[in-house]
Parts: sequence; structure tokens; C-alpha cells
Amino acid sequence: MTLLARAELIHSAEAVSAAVSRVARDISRRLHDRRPLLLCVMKGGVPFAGQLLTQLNFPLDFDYLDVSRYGQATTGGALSWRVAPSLPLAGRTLLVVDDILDEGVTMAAIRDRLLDMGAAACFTAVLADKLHGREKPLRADFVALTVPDRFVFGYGMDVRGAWRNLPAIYAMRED
Ligand SMILES: O=P(O)(O)OC[C@H]1O[C@H](OP(=O)(O)OP(=O)(O)O)[C@H](O)[C@@H]1O
Ligand SMILES: Nc1nc2[nH]cnc2c(=O)[nH]1
Repeated sequence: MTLLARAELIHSAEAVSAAVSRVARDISRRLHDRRPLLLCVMKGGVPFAGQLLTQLNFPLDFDYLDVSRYGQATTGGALSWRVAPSLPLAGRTLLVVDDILDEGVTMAAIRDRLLDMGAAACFTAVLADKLHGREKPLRADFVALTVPDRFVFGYGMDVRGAWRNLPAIYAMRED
């Protein structure tokens, strides 16, 4: 059986879409008058950032950064910065958009680096917050969905490099 056929559906495409729209409304309420710079975290943040962008009805700027600490593995390693944002950050309000807050190591390192680069404020938005019960170094300001403490994929999140293109969220079976 293929990996997808054996996976368990965690959030349907409809549930993901509704949650993204709710977060877009929350972000609009909070940041509409701050001309934020939205930073997409490559690669997993692409679908979430893309859908959010079409639903944020106020002026903003857009850029990206690329960091990784999982590669094709299911457990995290050392964080590697591949690309830093190219637009100036000094004095800006940032909104960093990523697919998942798991241990929180990636997002905390991104926030610390962006504030070091001179950003005035750094808000964070994640599609999925993983519920593993351990302390995280930061809480995201905007969370679309929670996911169980399992390796999940779809809607930006890969499994062994594949299936970022799924419109729903799945979990690997434990066996
Ligand atoms: O909260 P953490 O435990 O730090 O994990 C979250 C990070 O892990 C994934 O990135 P990954 O390293 O797989 O890079 P990718 O998005 O390019 O796949 C995901 O996109 C987050 O950035
Ligand atoms: N695809 C994927 N990437 C992650 N990065 C951290 N946790 C996860 C996860 O559960 N799935």
C-alpha cells in the first residue's frame, strides 16, 4: 500500500480551508494598520502563506526566508539558515508564516534572528500547533489548527520530501 493510502486523515481540506480563513480574519483585525512585512518560511509555509495572502485585505509587503532542521527526517536536528530575508527589517512589524510549530526551535530561532536584525515586532502564524505536552520556547500569535503528537504531512508539510501538495493534513500510522 502507498504511504498516503496507509495514512490517517487528521484535518480535511474543508477544515483546513475554514481554519485558514479564520486566522486571516484574526490577522486582519490585529495587523491591518501596521503595514506588516509577511515572511514565508520555505518550504513548508508556502501553501498557508499563499492562501493567507489572498485573504488579507490590507496593505502589506512580502518576502521569504529559508531555514531547515528536519530535511527528510522525522526528527529535528541542527538548524540550518539557507536564505535570510532580503528586504530591510529595521523598524518593521513582521509576520512570520510557517506550516508547523512542533518543538518550536525553528520559529524561536527565526524570531530571535529577525529581532537581532532590527525588526520592531515579530508576530508568528502557524498552520498547525503540535500538542505534545512539552514546554515550547514560544507560542505562536496565530494558530489555525492543532495536531496530535505524530508526524503529520500535507498542506506544505512533507513526508520524506513528498506530499506537500495535499490540501488536507494526514498523520503517518505508528506501525
Ligand atoms: O518546531 P520545530 O520542531 O523546530 O519544527 C518546525 C519546522 O520543521 C519544518 O521545517 P523543516 O526543517 O522540515 O523544513 P522544510 O519546511 O523546508 O521542510 C517546519 O516547516 C517548521 O519550519
Ligand atoms: N512534515 C512535518 N514536518 C515537521 N516538522 C516538525 N514536525 C513536523 C511534522 O510533524 N511533520
